[in-house]
Amino acid sequence: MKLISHYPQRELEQVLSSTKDRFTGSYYFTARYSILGAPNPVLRLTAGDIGTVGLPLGEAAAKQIIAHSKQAPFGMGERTLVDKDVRDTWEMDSEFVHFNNPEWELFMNKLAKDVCAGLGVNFYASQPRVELYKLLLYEAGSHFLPHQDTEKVDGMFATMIVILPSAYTGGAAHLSHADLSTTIDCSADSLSSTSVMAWYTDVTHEIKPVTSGYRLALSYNLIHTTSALRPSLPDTRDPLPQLRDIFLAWKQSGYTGPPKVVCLLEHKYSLANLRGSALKGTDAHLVSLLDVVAKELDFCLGLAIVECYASGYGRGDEYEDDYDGLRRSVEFDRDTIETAITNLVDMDGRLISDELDFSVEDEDQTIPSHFSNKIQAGDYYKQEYEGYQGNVRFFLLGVSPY
Ligand SMILES: O=C(O)CCC(=O)C(=O)O
Ligand SMILES: [Fe+2]
Repeated sequence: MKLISHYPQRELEQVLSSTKDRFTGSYYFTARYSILGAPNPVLRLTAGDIGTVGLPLGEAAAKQIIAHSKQAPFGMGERTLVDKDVRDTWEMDSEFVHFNNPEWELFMNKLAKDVCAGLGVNFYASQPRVELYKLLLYEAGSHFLPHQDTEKVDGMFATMIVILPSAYTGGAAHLSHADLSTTIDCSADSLSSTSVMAWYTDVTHEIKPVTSGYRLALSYNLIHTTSALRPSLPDTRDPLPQLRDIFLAWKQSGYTGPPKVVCLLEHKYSLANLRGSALKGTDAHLVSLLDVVAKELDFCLGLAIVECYASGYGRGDEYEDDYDGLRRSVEFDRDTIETAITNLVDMDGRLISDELDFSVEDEDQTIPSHFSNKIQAGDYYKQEYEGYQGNVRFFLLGVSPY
């Protein structure tokens, strides 16, 4: 049992948000293109006297590439090692690798979009850069034992491998993540097709030995470039034991830290719907998990309303609204902002207390920590223009050991 902090709300926040993320992607992606479906990159290698490499790759060109490549190393902690038992592959640095067909870059960008869709990454939020890392060549016997890719560049979240047309057998990729595993074998029709594989950096993968021919691969890093959260695989562990640990540690510490944690729900509920059985979607899921742990460990779990009053002078034009008739676009010079938590009920909707002692500034007690910003940026549920007053209404879940 890990003994935690006096501040359970951050750990709770993590577990709740990873449970909430409805992950629509997979830990890997793969696709195959026929000779007509993918452009010829018009590969030109400036190592030695290689020059333009015709595709599909022939034996003579493969031997020439090997002659100007080095044994690929692998990362072990901070070190980079060469050990042919672990990795027996030829590699060439990206500075020697050029694509003389401009279509190739467009194709890579399109692939990055497809990869992101497959991995459940929001391409537009993340705007990944597709950066060539190495050219790899596998001959008979070449392989790479199970490993995870080191993040070579800040923001790197996935590896994308493009296998260029060349005949080979063997060389399948075995991937595993948590208790999931899969095999990607691109060797069939490899002479006339271009194949793509991608995975999140923390996916374990192995390249089985190539048994004949040459496997020519380009390895790309996908790098997150914006200030949005870096894409990552969700925590696939069962949240219940994690929640149990957090609450148990909170209890065993003698309830040091905050007397309660309040957490904003996703949906809005009316006062009449303020009970466990009326919750929707992820709210229902999270609360049902919390309810199990709260009952086991004697915590009080409640639902309440949080109201935020922003008052000041309203500005802006009036406009007709389909539902409420005349409205004004909302713009406040906010002079006063007050937040209150009212109508605390239990999961059956029975009133526990009319009002809860709460300060929105107390970040030890709130999930998310920027609770007040979130509330203030919320939709205006009701606007009262006569008094130049806006009323924002949200609902929350309170977790309290008392
Ligand atoms: O050749 C491949 O498909 C993958 C190579 C690899 O795992 C790596 O370069 O880290
Ligand atoms: Fe790798």
